[in-house]
Amino acid sequence: MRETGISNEEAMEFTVEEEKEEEERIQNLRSKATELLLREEYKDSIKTYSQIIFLCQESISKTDPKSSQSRLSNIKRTLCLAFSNRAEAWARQSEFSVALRDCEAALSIEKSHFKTLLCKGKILLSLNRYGAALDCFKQANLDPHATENSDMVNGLLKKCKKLKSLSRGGTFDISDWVLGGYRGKTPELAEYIGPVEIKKSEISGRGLFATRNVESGTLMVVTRAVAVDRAIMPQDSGENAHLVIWKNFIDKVVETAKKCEHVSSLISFLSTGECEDERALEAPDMEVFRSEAEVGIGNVGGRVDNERLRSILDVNSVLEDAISAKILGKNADYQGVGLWILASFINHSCDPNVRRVHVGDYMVVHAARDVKAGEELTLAYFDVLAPREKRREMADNWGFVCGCKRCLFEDGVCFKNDMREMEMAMGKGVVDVGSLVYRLEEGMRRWMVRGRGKGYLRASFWEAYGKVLGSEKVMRKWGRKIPAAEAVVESVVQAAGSHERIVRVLLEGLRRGAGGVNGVVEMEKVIKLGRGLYGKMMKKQAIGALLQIDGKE
Ligand SMILES: C[S@@+](CC[C@H](N)C(=O)[O-])C[C@H]1O[C@@H](n2cnc3c(N)ncnc32)[C@H](O)[C@@H]1O
Repeated sequence: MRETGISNEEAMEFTVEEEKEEEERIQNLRSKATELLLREEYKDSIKTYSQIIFLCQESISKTDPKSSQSRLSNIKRTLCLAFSNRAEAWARQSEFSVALRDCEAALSIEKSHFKTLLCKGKILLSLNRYGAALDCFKQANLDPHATENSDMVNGLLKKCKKLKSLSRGGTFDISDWVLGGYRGKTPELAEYIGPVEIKKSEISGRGLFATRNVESGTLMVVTRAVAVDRAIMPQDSGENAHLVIWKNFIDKVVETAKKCEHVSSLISFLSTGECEDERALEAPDMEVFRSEAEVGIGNVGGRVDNERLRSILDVNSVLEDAISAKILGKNADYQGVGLWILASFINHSCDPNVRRVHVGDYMVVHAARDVKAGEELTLAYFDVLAPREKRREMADNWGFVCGCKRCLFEDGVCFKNDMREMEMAMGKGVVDVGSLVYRLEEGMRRWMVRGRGKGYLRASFWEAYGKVLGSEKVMRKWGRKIPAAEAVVESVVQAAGSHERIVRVLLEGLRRGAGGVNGVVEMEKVIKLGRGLYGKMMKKQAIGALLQIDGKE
């Protein structure tokens, strides 16, 4: 009660009037805020809810809890609802960190507030925190309001359970979607961390490593983009069009990082590509990438300033390439650029052992061949079915000198000059590709190149091998002087992983050979290569459809 100098009774009367006025003010503000929220004018509705919150808190501090129990609980109910609605407005603008803080404030007043639990659950779901979201929806389901909203609550519970199980086991399957011609909604995926860990790499900085032996096609990581920008870009669209996509993409990343401390601190772990920087960067604990990691994990890596962020994006952004376009069912002019944090720890190698496929906003990384425990997982940042000099140029465009095993091998051989000559001949578009391939095969025999080394060199001259193995006439001319398609394909896949261009040549070879590709053994081989390309799928026909060996060519 205020020190007014008037009697208790008078002071009470005055307070009651004042209280009434305040109630009316709050009531008016509530109507205004609800209207703004319904009109989707989130910024103004947030402002109005903030006013209500301020007034309610002031009222609570002025109200005597002993004499005005019911008034106090009314104000608290209003306060809880204001926090809950403000959380909703923040969430609609993807301001998840502040939205969650408001949810907590509402739940500290009414611990099983139905609306707040739903709002909190949905936010957690957007942040891929499936388990925590499920807990919210389960708690909400116990509230009497759940009966009136049973369809919605049950739907959310079902979705959460499914995503939680997917994120634990990575057991999703896109076969039906592929077989259905990518029609309808993109399949629901969840973030998944398979048998991988981040460690210091011999290639550069940190890298992602396999923690157990896995076979070709095994799912290693499913990670959702921090941001992606996509557009249909006809071949002749100039540099400006690309710059627009790039700028939009950067803006999206900045926006997301600003809104979510967790994302911002994860980004700060990423490399700027500077050698000294990479050497100094620590390997983060895998726990920070688990989808159930606390959003307020703190500034594990710290915030990133804009200049550093641009360097980080230069080095870590990835183009959604042709395979993704195919998976997404888009046309060839489709272009997308995005940032996938966990995948950003995967170094490049010209002898890569993982591949990526993009489904919706998710990047799905799988083993492109059998991988041993402790082996570093590597992706091809650029076309690795290219000769050494060409690859050197492409790595240079990326801003690094490739330190992978294949490049080290090719740089270390004593017959470098012969290689260079052959490379130049291939670059000039030699007419007799058969003699080029024969020269290399003969050379490898003389230089005693064996095992993986053979695969490395054949991969470097794939352009010529592809033409030779793909031509019945050339193959007939050279006969046994040139190895059979299957042997070449096997060694190249061992060296440079599965690749559409390689599988196509094998398919051609098999079609020409006895029994075509319908033979069970041949088909198994092709499907195995297909798994390396697209990952395991429940239905073999889906791999067939992706490889276009289903007669629909
Ligand atoms: C997406 S990051 C890969 C992860 C990075 N090593 C790290 O510690 O964060 C790309 C950067 O890693 C380095 N890098 C990746 N592959 C490489 C390779 N084969 N040889 C040399 N440096 C490589 C380059 O600095 C490149 O700009």
